[in-house]
Amino acid sequence: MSTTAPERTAAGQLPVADTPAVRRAFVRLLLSEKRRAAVAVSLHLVAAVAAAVAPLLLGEMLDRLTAGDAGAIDRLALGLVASIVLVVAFTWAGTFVSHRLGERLSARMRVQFVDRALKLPMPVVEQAGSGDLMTRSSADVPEAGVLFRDGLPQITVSVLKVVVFLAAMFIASPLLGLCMFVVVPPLVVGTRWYLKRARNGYLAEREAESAIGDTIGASADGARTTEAYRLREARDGAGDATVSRHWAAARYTLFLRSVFFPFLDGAYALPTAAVLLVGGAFYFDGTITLGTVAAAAVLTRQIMFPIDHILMWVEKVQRGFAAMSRIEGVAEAEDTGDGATSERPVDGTVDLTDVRYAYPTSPRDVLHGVTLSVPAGQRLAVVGPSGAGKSTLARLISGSDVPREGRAAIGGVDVAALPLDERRKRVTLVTQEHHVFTASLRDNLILAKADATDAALNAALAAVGADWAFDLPEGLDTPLGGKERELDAASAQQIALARIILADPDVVILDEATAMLDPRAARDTERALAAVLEGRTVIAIAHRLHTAHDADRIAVVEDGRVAELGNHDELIALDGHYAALWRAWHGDEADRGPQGAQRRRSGEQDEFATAGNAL
Ligand SMILES: Nc1ncnc2c1ncn2[C@@H]1O[C@H](COP(=O)(O)OP(=O)(O)OP(=O)(O)O)[C@@H](O)[C@H]1O
Repeated sequence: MSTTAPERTAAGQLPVADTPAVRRAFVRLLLSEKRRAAVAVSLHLVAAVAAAVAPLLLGEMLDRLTAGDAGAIDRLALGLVASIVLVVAFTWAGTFVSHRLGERLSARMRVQFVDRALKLPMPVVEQAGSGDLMTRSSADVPEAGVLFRDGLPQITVSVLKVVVFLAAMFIASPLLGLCMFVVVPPLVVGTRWYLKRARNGYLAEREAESAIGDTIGASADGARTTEAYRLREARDGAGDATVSRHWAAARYTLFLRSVFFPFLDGAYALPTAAVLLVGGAFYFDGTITLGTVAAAAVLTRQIMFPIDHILMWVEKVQRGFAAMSRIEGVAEAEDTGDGATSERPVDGTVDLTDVRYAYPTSPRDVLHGVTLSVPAGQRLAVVGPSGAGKSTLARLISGSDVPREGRAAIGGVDVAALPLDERRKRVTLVTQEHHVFTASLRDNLILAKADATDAALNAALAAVGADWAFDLPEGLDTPLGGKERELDAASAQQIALARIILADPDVVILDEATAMLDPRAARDTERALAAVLEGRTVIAIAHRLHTAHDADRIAVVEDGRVAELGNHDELIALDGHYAALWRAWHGDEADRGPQGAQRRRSGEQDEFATAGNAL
């Protein structure tokens, strides 16, 4: 069996917080509930004292009996019963309070995690892969939750019991109290051996789990591509490699446990043996009474349970802290707004100045010095062949990414320097990927504006032509998503567009946002949107010619540069790429004869994409 810890962090994953940072986070969380924590500790302390008194009373009874003093037995027996009642009552109350405390801390941690995950910059999530974030939320958050819900109360109780029982042993007999310490050297050695290896071992196990999630997710998402290019063996190989990594990591932690726990069982027998041996010798010597030896022996057994509990939790605490390192790691990648500018955009003017950009995964620039100014309220259509850099441009304008060189500004302020909330308020990027959450229509809409009234929600739906929404059986409260009411792509897109209206940004970037709609629906939605978007700056990445035709200006992007810029008529007069494209499209339409002409008259248009790719 391997005894080498697997690699701790995989490249490209979200950060993992170091031990001091995790400790600080843990203390911060605890301090947020300090009053409840104090009540829980006090209740458990009383229970532990009452539990330690019982063996002392038992020893006393034994000594009185051997001395023939039967008169005191009744009083001692009453005391014994009282201590047992106190133990039961205070343990119950302490457990109740500490579990409630644990639940509250666990809930607080979950809320904090979701909050931070939502503040992760998009490039960070993309680079890390969604599997990593998913594993952190679905495996690490519950793992750390166990630490707060069960670990913290049980460890606190156990530590209190060890301290109180040890004190009781010293009260009974300092000499026998010292016997307890024979357990310390083997425990220290064993625990140090384990702890030194466990953190990295469990971190590696978690990371391997994330990698499995990523690989399987990628294989499932790309199933068609896998079939089409006969990549099945390669994908199987990638899956096998991540499973093997996980297997090695899990085997390593199993090895650690299979050495540590049997070792502990052996160590526990030592103090009882020492107490009986030393106590027996001094009893025959006459220096220690039989009752004292009996009380010390009972306390030695009693003290082993909480020690065992603590050590049992060492493993889970390791797991919990490893999970917390990954949860806290998200905070390190979060967009905290530190260093954000206090300047605010004066209007919705978009300015790109000599912007160059390369994706982190490739050294090659995909934008080569783009300079473009879009006055507030103007509508710019961006057209160009696939891979020209249109979506990259959109990401830079939205502040999701920062130019490698040059500047992307809104209303005179660097957009990426704006605090996240402000940026989200000012600029909205709508892509063709729309998510409908399994929740009511209302919940799906108020994501964009938490305090929107029903009238505002209905107005937004009407503006994007989502008439189907008014026929829903429970109106805005109708549950969407899931199997019962799965929305088609067009309706999902309308919800996304209605969210823009509610969010009310200065700048809207439509990245092929109406691509999923059939041509007539797209045109209807875009017409409706045009009215709603009036007054805002709109950057529409277009693959349908009518979108470009209707815009105030058109930028033709080619190979990461703005090749042409002007309105429809100017670009036709320029007789460049756009004009060629327009002619190709017209010719295409004419070639279709009366049917094509009829379709154009009725407002239906052909996809831009095919012609666009020819640019
Ligand atoms: N996440 C990424 N990592 C690395 N390279 C990328 C990434 N996204 C895009 N690229 C590359 O950047 C270049 C510009 O891509 P971009 O998506 O901006 O083009 P586009 O004009 O929007 O294309 P399309 O119309 O097909 O969406 C392409 O060469 C593409 O391969």
